[in-house]
Amino acid sequence: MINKLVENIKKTGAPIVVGLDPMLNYIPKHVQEKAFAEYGETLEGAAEAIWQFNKEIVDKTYDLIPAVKPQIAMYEQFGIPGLTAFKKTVDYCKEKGLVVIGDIKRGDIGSTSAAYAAGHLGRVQVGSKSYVPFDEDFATVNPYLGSDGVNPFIDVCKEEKKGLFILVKTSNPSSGEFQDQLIDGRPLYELVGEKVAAWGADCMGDEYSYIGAVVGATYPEMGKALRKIMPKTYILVPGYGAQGGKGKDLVHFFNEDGLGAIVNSSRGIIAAYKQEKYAKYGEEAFGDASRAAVEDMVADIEGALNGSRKE
Ligand SMILES: O=C(O)c1cc(=O)[nH]c(=O)n1[C@@H]1O[C@H](COP(=O)(O)O)[C@@H](O)[C@H]1O
Repeated sequence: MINKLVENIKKTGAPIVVGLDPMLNYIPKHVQEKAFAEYGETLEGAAEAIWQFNKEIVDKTYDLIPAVKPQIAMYEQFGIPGLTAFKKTVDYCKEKGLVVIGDIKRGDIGSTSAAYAAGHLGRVQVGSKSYVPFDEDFATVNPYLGSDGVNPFIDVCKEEKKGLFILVKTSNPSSGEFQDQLIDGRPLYELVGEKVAAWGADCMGDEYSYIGAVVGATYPEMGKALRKIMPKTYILVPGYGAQGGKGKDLVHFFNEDGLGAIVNSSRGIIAAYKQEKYAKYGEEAFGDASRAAVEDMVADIEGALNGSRKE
């Protein structure tokens, strides 16, 4: 799957991921009203609104982008209908040729991680039958329980040719509280970065490992250090846009080959129509606003990368 991700990035020239984090208050009124007319103001109605919203955004952007990242919490909060909308979204995006990163942030004791890995990236056995429950291409994993919480995910990735993005340095304001603690003079996130590189060395695709890392756009200096520690690791970089990250902050997350990083934006793309910059599209044409926001994000990152090459 890492080869397909790299291929999609080269084909589109867009090292970005559209984060499908559909909160109800981002979903335009007309989409909600239509869903509620059919299913009432119910969990099913919310799930239908989410699905229709996602579909429109995907239809308007899939030709420009390599991948999407549905964040499962936004679906799970609506219970079983929400999870059904998650699965419909995964399947639809794959039909459109997109790589799907399931943002599930799992990680537990070994036996529990094995169940998460089977459900999201692998298959489950029911009597004589085998099923592929969610079937994302990549999943995000929290490594802070240690190797036995991560290894079951790696095992499934090897069997199924899937991939992981393992949290190394997260984008949120409190991420330093634990992740930056010094151990023998070195921050914990660097030690985790080294471990991700070691796990990944055994899991190489053509150019990059299918064991990737997550490093927040909001910490560019740390991204620069981690890029050196993990040269063959693809870095998923959230925190662009709504959390304040800009193209110029991202330059050092990339390798000299212009690859090695993929930048996520969720609210900045899916709720673009709410920004003044894209207000001219209006609520009805929210998908067109998202498309314009994708084009602007790609241009911003490209501009920053080109600028840095000239320096
Ligand atoms: O794993 C992630 O994707 C992730 C890691 C991290 O450190 N920070 C972070 O924001 N994310 C996710 O990236 C998305 C960011 O959303 P926006 O801030 O709206 O672009 C959300 O789905 C977060 O859950």
